[in-house]
Amino acid sequence: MSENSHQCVIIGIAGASASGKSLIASTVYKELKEKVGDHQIGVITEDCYYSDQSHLTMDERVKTNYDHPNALDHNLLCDHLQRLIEGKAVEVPQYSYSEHTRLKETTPMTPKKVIILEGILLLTDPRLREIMHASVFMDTPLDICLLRRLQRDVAERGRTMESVLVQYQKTVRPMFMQFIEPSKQYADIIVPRGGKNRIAIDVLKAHIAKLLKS
Ligand SMILES: Nc1ncnc2c1ncn2[C@@H]1O[C@H](COP(=O)(O)OP(=O)(O)O)[C@@H](O)[C@H]1O
Ligand SMILES: O=c1ccn([C@@H]2O[C@H](COP(=O)(O)O)[C@@H](O)[C@H]2O)c(=O)[nH]1
Repeated sequence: MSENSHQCVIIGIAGASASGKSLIASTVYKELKEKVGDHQIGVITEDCYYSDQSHLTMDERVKTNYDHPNALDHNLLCDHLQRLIEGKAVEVPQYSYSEHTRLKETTPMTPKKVIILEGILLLTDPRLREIMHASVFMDTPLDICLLRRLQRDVAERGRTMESVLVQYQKTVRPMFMQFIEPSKQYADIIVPRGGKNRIAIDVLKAHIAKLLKS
């Protein structure tokens, strides 16, 4: 845990794709904002920081390995977090999973007391680990993640079942084994089963409340 400033508490949630990171982040967000006020808490998704690929053709974009750390612009993410810590507003990029690139639009974010950061590769980057006050790893079994990803990506991310399965074998699973699973060692809290783990949600809420008081 970094002691740099408790004016802005940053909680990182990592884990496999479809392990429940977004679900647990949005649940903690919704429940905490009632206590601290919605202008005091925000969620940042690492996926918003996938690199811009507008200079590539669609064929080239489809071939990108989105599960390798190089696919993400962590420099921009670190810069934005530092600005938020310093009390400055930032423009969070918007990313299209169907176009595989950034949109022109951005989402303004004002400084917050609590930022919940969620993404697959957060714990692989020492700069991000240093900036976080606490970190969580969603330890959902990989077969369950695959089933949930298949359903979600076809329903919500403009994907075919075949493309999800091909990508899973080619990059998603191998990169999980190479980068994401080994980063579990850096987490403070390991959450089994997924984004509906009530005890984990309550532990996170209590920990954030304690950090806010210190
Ligand atoms: N414990 C759970 N039980 C049932 N469905 C879940 C659970 N956790 C997550 N899901 C569902 O699985 C899918 C993937 O979860 P999501 O939070 O988007 O994963 P991630 O952000 O890790 O990629 C979503 O449709 C979500 O609603
Ligand atoms: O253009 C893209 C960008 C990302 N992905 C996949 O998204 C997941 C990470 O997001 P989760 O919300 O954690 O599932 C990652 O596994 C990438 O493979 C993509 O398919 N296309």
